[in-house]
Amino acid sequence: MDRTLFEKIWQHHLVEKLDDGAALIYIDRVFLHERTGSIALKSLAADQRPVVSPEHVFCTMDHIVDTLVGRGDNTQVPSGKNFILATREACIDAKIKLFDVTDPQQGIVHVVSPELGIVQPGATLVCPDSHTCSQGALGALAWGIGSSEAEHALATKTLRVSKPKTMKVNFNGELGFGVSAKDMILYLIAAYGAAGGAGYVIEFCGEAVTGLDIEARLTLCNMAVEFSAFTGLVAPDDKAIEYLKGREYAPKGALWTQAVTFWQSLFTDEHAQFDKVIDIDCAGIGPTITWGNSPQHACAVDASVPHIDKNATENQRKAMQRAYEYMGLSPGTPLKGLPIGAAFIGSCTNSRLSDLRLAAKVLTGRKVAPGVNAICVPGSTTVKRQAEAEGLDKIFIDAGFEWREAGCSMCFFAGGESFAYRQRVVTSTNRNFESRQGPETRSHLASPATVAACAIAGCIADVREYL
Ligand SMILES: CC(C)[C@H](C(=O)O)[C@@H](O)C(=O)O
Ligand code: SF4
Repeated sequence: MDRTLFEKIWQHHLVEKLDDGAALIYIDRVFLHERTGSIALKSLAADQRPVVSPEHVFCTMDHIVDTLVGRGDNTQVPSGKNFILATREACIDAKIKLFDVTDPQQGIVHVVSPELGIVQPGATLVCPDSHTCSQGALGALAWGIGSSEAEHALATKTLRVSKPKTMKVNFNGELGFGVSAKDMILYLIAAYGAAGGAGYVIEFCGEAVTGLDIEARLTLCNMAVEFSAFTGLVAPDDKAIEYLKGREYAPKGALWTQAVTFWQSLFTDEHAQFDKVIDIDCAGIGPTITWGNSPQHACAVDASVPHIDKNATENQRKAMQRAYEYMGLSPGTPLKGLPIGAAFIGSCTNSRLSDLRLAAKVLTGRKVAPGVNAICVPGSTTVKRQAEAEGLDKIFIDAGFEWREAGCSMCFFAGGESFAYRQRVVTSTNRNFESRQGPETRSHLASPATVAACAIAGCIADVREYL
């Protein structure tokens, strides 16, 4: 019988079917970070339960650790140092590979894992972090879990999972000028709502997806969780194989050849059925930006803040009203030209080398508008080093951007770093929730190239005018 890519990976990892539609699934890799991973490790140690296969567990410092140059163990979170110290100690005790603060491979978990070849096609990978779905870009089944599930996975290499339904999202046609993976995913979420993917594992397909490089696919899959999906994935193709070749944790020699043969079997068979199919015509996607405080509040950058739909329910009406109020905007206001106070390029969504290159293209020979606090935080120390080797840091700094150490940084106020009270920020991150980037900050999600254009303009701007 023809099977979807998801079904193939699922069956390959099925240990046992459980009676209520759930299954026990074999877990190949666990990734941890100092915010949630330390909790799981501490709790396991307290119960005197060992990590069963430490060579398949990895941990990084990304959420809480400061991103200011010369940071050491510094953090802006009161009591944050305890997380850093506890993580370090727990990783030593459990013999887990830790990408510590000063490690040349440190960085955001979802950036580090692909760039080191830790995530691989057909594998299962879990992490107590919701954006683990990013890693499906390489054809893995990767999803976010809670800390207690992480304990289970660490102690048993298995996890009880309710089987998701399958959805195929086809991005048909070619992407327009200045349009990126970030615009694609924002467009999808705006069109079908932030709950549109609930209960589904999504396979992203279509010529626009196969046309994306791996880093852009990571951006696309990163926001599957903002669509409420269980996770997202893209079938591994030659680009994925090429991307993984030679990476530190990728198989080598005969094992590589074997792995490639297996990876080449990972695609959805021609007649496999999905529970739901969505078709998107890429001709309709332009540079996209959010106006409200849900990722579904997104529209074309040259559009205006939308009015409440006539058929909206009472709850939808209230949510729209709250979004206008919170963002300090009225329906009908054009987004283009709206003054901003800050610009942020970073996060597991858009902080890889290709993102920085695109932004740098916009910034070259230009200056950030006066009064705009512009910050760039590379996703990993490896990305930072590579960017510096190409002179991208100079372009950012000359334009007036701050250039920082790798980490989650201003993506996540709970990690300690923040923008100013009620500041309007154009940001390459994935969440525009209330106070996500600081006290009552007003975040507008967009692609890194759009963020760069806005930083130069001092207001929301159309990146196509800057390319
Ligand atoms: C701290 C962590 C649990 C959280 C997540 O799961 O996503 C964070 O990474 C986020 O982006 O909000
Ligand atoms: S960069 Fe942001 S979204 Fe990604 S893991 Fe860190 S806090 Fe979460």
